Amino acid sequence: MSAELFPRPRAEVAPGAVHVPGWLDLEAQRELLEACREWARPPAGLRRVRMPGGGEMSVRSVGLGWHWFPYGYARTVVDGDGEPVKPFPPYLGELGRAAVTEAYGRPGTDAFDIGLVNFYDDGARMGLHRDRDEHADAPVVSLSLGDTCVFRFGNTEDRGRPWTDLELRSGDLFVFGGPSRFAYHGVPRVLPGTAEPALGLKGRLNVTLRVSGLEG
Ligand SMILES: O=C(O)CCC(=O)C(=O)O
Ligand SMILES: [Fe+2]
Repeated sequence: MSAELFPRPRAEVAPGAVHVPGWLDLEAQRELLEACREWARPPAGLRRVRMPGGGEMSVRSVGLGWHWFPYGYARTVVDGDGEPVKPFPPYLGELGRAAVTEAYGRPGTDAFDIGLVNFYDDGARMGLHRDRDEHADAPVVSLSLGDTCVFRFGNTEDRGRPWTDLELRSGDLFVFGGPSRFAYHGVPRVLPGTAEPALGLKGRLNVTLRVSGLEG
């Protein structure tokens, strides 16, 4: 963990939306990064998502447990190689519950069953959107690795203000649930070359853990 001149305080940026800087130590970041590298491999590996309008997302993604595509979830990579999605590892469920406990100060009990890994290279970004393809209102747990990004957390009404811009750095935790579960959010930019060299990642990875509310 890089020594900060000023420690970054935790913050509740909106009701139920909590930023916990530096939650994962370097060892835990390395473990998650190693796992991401395995998950990124084919079959059902990292891919660029095509949007219904014909455009492509600039991030590359891989799902665990359920495969996300615009706009829904499936057990196979219906918009890619057609292979079964990789299983959701129990370790991520434990991590998600520990994250909820950390963020909200109450025992996390959510049965996480989706992992969505996004990889951002230097120019990648993610427009403001809501995570609303899940059929459950459990909190979303977000973990960041590698380069710092600007993360924009908005409101539940529309893509306009009010919003809060904050930096998500390697090891940071962000949880959004309760009244903020369906708030707009996005990543306007990544700050290239800001990753802790000791981690050994060029670019940024984000892992979100979610509850699908889906059967089968
Ligand atoms: O990369 C991030 O920090 C956010 C990712 C995100 O919003 C998503 O995967 O839905
Ligand atoms: Fe999202």
